[in-house]
Amino acid sequence: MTFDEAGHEHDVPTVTVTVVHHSVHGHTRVLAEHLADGARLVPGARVHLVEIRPEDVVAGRWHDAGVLALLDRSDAIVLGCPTLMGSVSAVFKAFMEAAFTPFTTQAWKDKLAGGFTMSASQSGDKLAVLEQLAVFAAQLGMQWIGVGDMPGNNWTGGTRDDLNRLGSWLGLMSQSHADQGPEQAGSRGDLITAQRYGERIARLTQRWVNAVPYETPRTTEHEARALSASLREPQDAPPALTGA
Ligand SMILES: Cc1cc2nc3c(=O)[nH]c(=O)nc-3n(C[C@H](O)[C@H](O)[C@H](O)COP(=O)(O)O)c2cc1C
Repeated sequence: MTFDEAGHEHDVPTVTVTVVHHSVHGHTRVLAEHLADGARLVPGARVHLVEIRPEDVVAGRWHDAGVLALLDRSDAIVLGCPTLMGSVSAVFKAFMEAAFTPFTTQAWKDKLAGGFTMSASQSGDKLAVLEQLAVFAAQLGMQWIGVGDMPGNNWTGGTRDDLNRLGSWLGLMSQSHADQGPEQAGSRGDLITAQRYGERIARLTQRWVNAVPYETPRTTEHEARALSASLREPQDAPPALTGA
């Protein structure tokens, strides 16, 4: 239920967005939380944050019937894990292999999907992970949504706090310094990009599932640089997240 400016109640159709992720030391979890926060900005979005736990992997096989049931009834599934040895993490791969049942039944066909990864190096071969996640989604018959922000730190005035500072569109990339804990995960720009990506996925899910009108925002490179610069300035209020 939402309210218009006059205070009248309106029924808003709902969608279920589930962010499913694995994190060894907590950096990727921070990214997942920001993505979920962005999705929650969208009226009618029911957002779940699910962690794939190593203790649910036994003899190389992951199993959690409750998580699989939640994914079965989700309209969008966002997949994320750290980049380890240039690949998805072993625990997350065990989860992916447990999706063999929805593969054989096409139960997840035409759900929307997106993906994200965290690593220590600027590149670190993160693209390989996003490709693995996108291929996984394709095998499940899902429709993939990429990042909608222009590139950030690609010019002389850029900083690591810019939106989409690693210039990744297949999915969200973030980088954490190897000597810092999860409280320093990513950069300010990475976390805002995660929120905007989560919001974008939830809005496109509302459009896909319930035909809720959504005019995709478009920015020029010049406008994107100005937006990043404005987000850099110290401010008391959290930055505006609309216009994903
Ligand atoms: C076994 C191992 C392999 C790693 N492989 C990579 C890699 O291929 N590329 C990279 O940039 N960072 C690599 N890293 C660094 C992690 O991606 C980085 O610490 C990340 O923030 C971990 O996320 P988490 O805290 O969510 O587990 C590796 C770390 C470990 C422990």
